[in-house]
Amino acid sequence: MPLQFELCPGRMVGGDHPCFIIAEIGQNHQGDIEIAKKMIKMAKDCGADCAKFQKSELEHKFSKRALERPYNSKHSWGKTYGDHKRHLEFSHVQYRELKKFADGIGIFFTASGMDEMAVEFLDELDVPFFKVASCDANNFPYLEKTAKKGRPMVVSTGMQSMETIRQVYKTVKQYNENFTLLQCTSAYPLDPKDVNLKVIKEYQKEFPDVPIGYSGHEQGICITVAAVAMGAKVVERHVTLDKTLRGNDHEASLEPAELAELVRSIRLVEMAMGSTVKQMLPCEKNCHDKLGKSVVAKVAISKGTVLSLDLFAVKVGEPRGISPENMQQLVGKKLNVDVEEDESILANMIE
Ligand SMILES: CC(=O)N[C@H](C=O)[C@@H](O)[C@H](O)[C@H](O)COP(=O)(O)O
Ligand SMILES: C=C(OP(=O)(O)O)C(=O)O
Repeated sequence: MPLQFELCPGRMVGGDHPCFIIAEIGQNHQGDIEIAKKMIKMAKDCGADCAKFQKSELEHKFSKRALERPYNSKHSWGKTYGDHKRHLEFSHVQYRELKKFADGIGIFFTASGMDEMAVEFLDELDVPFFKVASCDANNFPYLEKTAKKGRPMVVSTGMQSMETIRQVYKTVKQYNENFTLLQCTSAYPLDPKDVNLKVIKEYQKEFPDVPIGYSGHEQGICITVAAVAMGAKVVERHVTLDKTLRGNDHEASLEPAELAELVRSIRLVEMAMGSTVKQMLPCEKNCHDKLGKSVVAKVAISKGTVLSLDLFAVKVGEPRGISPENMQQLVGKKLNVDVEEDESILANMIE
């Protein structure tokens, strides 16, 4: 059973592979394709692995009445929620243009299919993987159809219970081995007290054959870096060119300098996670030569004395002598030379 799989052509995730970093452009492009392209380029320049959008077929995602409901928020782009969403939605032609642009500059491109028809379109568009947004995590007919398409999946789990996520796991797994589950809390911006990074550990225990990740809506980067230290193999963060722009997500998004810092920090932490083997490393030699402690004579000890612990002190000695962890083994042995007070005890002084 894979704990790692190929999420995008040539890019494995899980196991010891580098964390896959998704720059979620979402709807922070303000409905402007030129801004969208700028954002894809920004994601690439900052070192993200993937630029992601949200594709809806609005009449399939929303009921008529949901589209007609007034949307009076300061983030609104129209009087009704439908007008607002239509302003932010790119057409199929525009999606093709954006994918071509991303391919051209060498960054993976995908979108969340926000309804079944959107998934059909993304399949046609040949995205490397499907992102399932939290709002579809409990949409089992959608999950089944999407999983059956055979592309890898990244499934977010905001607004759900553990019981639902167990069902998500079972549903997807029967058709598709290649998926990850992302811990997520769907609030914008997310208060750190509601992040619950510990859920990552629970998912790792419950679903040991699936790489686990994190989709964050908090401000700043440190919580997402911590998620990686806890083993997140995929992370997703909203990105923006300017946090003060109109839109629900900008405040919880990362500006370019923060995204670049996130990528840099994740790569550093991954390197720092290192090895499980505890040993003295070559890079510690200088410190050890200078400050490593030795067994020294607490008092002058004459040749032939039967050694006992009360004759020894532990100090930085010159030259470096027997290591303190071996001090006990000296007990009962004899010296073959006279040793002065404070002199290092060397291996060749023991009979
Ligand atoms: C749950 C979900 O879909 N969340 C998405 C991803 O995180 C968000 O980007 C929403 O699309 C966005 O917050 C909606 O904002 P408004 O309602 O102003 O269009
Ligand atoms: C809502 C989305 O993601 P998440 O649930 O991870 O925030 C999305 O991908 O559109």
